[in-house]
Amino acid sequence: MLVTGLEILKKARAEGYGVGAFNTNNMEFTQAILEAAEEMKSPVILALSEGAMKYGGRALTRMVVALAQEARVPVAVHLDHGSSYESVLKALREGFTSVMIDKSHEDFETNVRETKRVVEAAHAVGVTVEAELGRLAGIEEHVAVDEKDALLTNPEEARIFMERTGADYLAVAIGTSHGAYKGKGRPFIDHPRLERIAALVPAPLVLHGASAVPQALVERFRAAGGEIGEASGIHPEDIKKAIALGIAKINTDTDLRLAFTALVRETLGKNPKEFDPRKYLGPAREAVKEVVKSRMELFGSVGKA
Ligand SMILES: O=C(COP(=O)(O)O)N(O)CCCOP(=O)(O)O
Ligand SMILES: [Zn+2]
Repeated sequence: MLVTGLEILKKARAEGYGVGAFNTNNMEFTQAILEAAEEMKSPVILALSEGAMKYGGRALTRMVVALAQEARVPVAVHLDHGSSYESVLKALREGFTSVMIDKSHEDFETNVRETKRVVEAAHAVGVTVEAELGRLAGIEEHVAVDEKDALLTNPEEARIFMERTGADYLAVAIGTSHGAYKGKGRPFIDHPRLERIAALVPAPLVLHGASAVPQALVERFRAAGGEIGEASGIHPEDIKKAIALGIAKINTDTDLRLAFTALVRETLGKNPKEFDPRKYLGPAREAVKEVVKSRMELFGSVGKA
C-alpha cells in the first residue's frame, strides 16, 4: 500500500531497524524491489532521482505509483535529491509520498529557507520531507582534516535546522559518498558524530552513499567484461552500527546497478546470438531482487511490514 516516508521511517527509528530506499529507473528495477519487499514482508522506499524522472518520465512515475498502491507491503514513493522547489512540485503532482529537497551545498540560511518552503508545500498535501545538512560528496584524501570536519554534519546545527525547517527526516554527512569508490580500504563512517546527532535529532536519520560494493559483485562485473577501478563500499557491520545509532533510511543504488549490469553483460556474453531483451533483462532483474533481499536482511526490516 502507498504510504508516506514518515509512516515507514518513524516506526523504523523507534524500533531500531533500517528501511531500504532503492533507486529505480525502469520497470525491471521496480519489479525486483517490490517483489523482494513482498517476499521479505518488508516496508520499502522506491526512490526516483531527477535523472530517473528525466529518463523514464510519466511512464516511470505512473508505473511506480500504481504498483506501490497495489503492493501488499507499505511502500513510499520518494523523490531522491530534489534540487529545487519546482522539481518537488512535479513529484507531488505525480503522487509521490516522500520528497527530498537537497540544498546541502548552499549556506545554512539558504538551506533552511528553501527546505522550509518545500516542507510547507509538501505537508499541505500530506507528503513528508527529507532534507540534507552537511556535504555528502566524496571528500578527497587531500582535503585537510578540519576542512573535512566542516563538511560533515554538525550535531548542534542539525538540531536547529530540523526545528527551524520542520523537515521529517534528515540526511546526514558522516563520511559516506555516492558511487563505487567510497574510500581506500574500509571507508570511514563517523559513528561518534552520528551518535551526537541522534541524541539531538529525534527524527529518522538517512544515510546516503550506503552501497556495500561487495568484491564478489565487482569481480563478477569484471569477469563479464565490465571495467571498474579499485571499488569499495560501506562494510555491513558499519551499516548495522549506524542503524543502531539512529539511521532509519538507507540509500542503495550502486549495488543494484552493478548487479543488473553484470548479469546483462554475462548473459549476452554467454549467448552472442541472443537479441530478445527479455532473455537478458530477466536474469538481470533477478540479480537486483537478490541484492535487495540481502540488504533488507542486513537492515533488519524483514517481517516489519
Ligand atoms: O545515496 C544514493 C546512492 O548511494 P550509493 O551510490 O552508495 O548506492 N543515492 O541518493 C542515489 C543517487 C542516484 O542519483 P542519480 O540517479 O542521479 O545517479
Ligand atoms: Zn544520495
